[in-house]
Formats: sequence, C-alpha cells, structure tokens
Amino acid sequence: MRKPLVMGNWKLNGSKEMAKALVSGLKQNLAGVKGCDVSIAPPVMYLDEVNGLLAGSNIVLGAQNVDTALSGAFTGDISATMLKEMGAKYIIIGHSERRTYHKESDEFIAKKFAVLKEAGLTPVLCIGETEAENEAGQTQAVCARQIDAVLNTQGAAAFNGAVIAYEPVWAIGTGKSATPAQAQAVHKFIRDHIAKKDESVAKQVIIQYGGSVNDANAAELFTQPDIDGALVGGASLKADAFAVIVKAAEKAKAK
Ligand SMILES: O=C[C@H](O)COP(=O)(O)O
Repeated sequence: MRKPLVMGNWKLNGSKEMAKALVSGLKQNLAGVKGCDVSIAPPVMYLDEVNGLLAGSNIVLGAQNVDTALSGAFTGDISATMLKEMGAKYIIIGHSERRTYHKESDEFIAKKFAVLKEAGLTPVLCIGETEAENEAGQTQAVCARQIDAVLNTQGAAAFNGAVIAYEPVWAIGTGKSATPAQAQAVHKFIRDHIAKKDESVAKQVIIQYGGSVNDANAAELFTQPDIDGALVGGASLKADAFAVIVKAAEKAKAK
C-alpha cells in the first residue's frame, strides 16, 4: 500500500510575508492529516525561513532544484548537502521548466538523481511529454527515455524510496489537466516500465501526477490506482485549495 504524497511547488513565487501567511494557513488546514505525506518547495531563498515556520507540523520541506556538484567553482548553484542542512527532503529535479529554459538533459538530470540518493535525499523526478510529442503519439517513448536515463545508469533499485512526477508539459499552468483516464494510462505505463526491471521497486515507487491539479479536479484524479498524489504548482499558493487536494488524496487512498 503506497502512501500518497502531495507536494507544492511554489516555483518563482513568494516573499517572506507570503511564506508566513501561507504556511500558517497550511498548518491550520492540515493539522490532522495522517494518510498523506505533504511537502512544500519554496524558492531556495526561503528554505531556512520556511523550515522554521514548519516546526512542529506534519509538512515536510522540499526544494525545486539541486546541482550535480557538492562544492567548488559553480557560481549560483546549490548542493545536495546544503539542501539537506536546510532541512529539505523531497527535491524536484527534471522539471520541464528546467529542461526547457536551462536546457537540462536527461543525463544531467540522472546525475542529480544520483547525487540526491547519495546524500540521503528523495528525488522527485519530473517527466512528461510536450504537446507536439503527445500529438505525435510519443508519450510513452518520451517517458521511457527520461526514466531510462536513471534506470540504465543506476539500476531499478535507485527508485526505491524515490518519487516520479508525471507532468505532461501541455498540462502545466494551462488549466487543461490530463483526464484521470489519460493520466492513469501513463502512470501504469511508467510503473510497468520499471517492473520490467524490478517488480517490487515498481510497486512501491510513488508516481505523482502534475499539471493543472486543483481543488476541483484532484479527487477524481486520485481515484486512479496508479496516481499516488500530485505535484501542484499554482494551486499550492493557496492554503485552502492545497489543503483540499491533500485531503482528497488522503480520502481516496484510504479506501
Ligand atoms: O510542479 C508543478 C507543475 O509544474 C504543475 O504546475 P500547475 O499546477 O501550476 O499546472
């Protein structure tokens, strides 16, 4: 039985004041939640601040990116050990916004995955096809290629305790979520793909859906057997909406 994980990715949004208000709202709304793991990933500038604000809550700190190096002459980068020291656990890598705007390759992202595992942190590996790839029928091939970058270099065991976030690029920030059936089909494909290497690893890996998840569509998405939670962008900036999503995951997966 997999425990769902709902994670908020604040992206490049926020301020000290906003973080304080949002975390306070989340703590109030999510105090009793036990059946769903919850994490929020603020911009790296606010990690320390938010870590302090989260004290005593059931919400775990996450981060949006990491570099492959642990130290050295890499201006502007942040290491896995630094994130760990700040209290972050779930680290998003391979987000389509980094693949697109920063030209991050599958191989580079796989290195980040390895660095996080080595540091004892949890990679949240984002994968997913663009609209053009979707229309060309390449969804499965793209997802397989993005997973294989890790599978073929680190083995299936690397996915023990790791998280995959399936985020069709065409659904991110567009208000056009994949339908529950569409998402389920890809999630099943991802799990089956890993199962070809190791069935027990595939069974335990958390596969989140991301892309325009909100308080109105979350519950139906979570009815699907291979959707183990969500990676939420826009709706994670509103305490009420995010709490509805978390509670929907808790309820759906308690069944
Ligand atoms: O990391 C989160 C995803 O990119 C989804 O963003 P969104 O919920 O704003 O569509």
